[in-house]
Amino acid sequence: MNKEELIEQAKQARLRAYAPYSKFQVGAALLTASGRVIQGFNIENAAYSMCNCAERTAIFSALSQYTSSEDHAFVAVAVVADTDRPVPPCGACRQVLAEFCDPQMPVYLSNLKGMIEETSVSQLIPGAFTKHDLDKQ
Ligand SMILES: O=c1ccn([C@H]2C[C@H](O)[C@@H](CO)O2)c(=O)[nH]1
Ligand SMILES: [Zn+2]
Repeated sequence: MNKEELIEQAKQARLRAYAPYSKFQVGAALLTASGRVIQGFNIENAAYSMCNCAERTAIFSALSQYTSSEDHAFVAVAVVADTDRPVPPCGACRQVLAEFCDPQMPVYLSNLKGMIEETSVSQLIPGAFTKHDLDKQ
């Protein structure tokens, strides 16, 4: 599974977004160490604050559907939306990426124009608050 294939999977996932309020569809595709591709899309709610982004849907889906450590080890994620620039993940998703992914994990941001920005979790959220910050010593 290369970068372009993962982005294509995110594009396909985007078509299944549940976004009746914003009409802004986002797709994500998460590659696991076991070789699975877990798709995610944004899922909105009439109570707007309950909206869940594509990136978090993919991560939560992988964690909840699969059990092995390889299925929970993430290798890369692609995100696609119909934006002028490659779609940037929101702050909440950056924090969730920091919780479950290696800081060096590649993140492929893309749009329907075919633009691709290759970044990483640590670049998206430098100095993230993590579980290590909960240690008092
Ligand atoms: O990176 C992003 C940015 C936004 N959204 C969703 C949340 C909401 O449903 C809609 C508009 O913000 O897009 C995502 O899924 N991922
Ligand atoms: Zn988000």
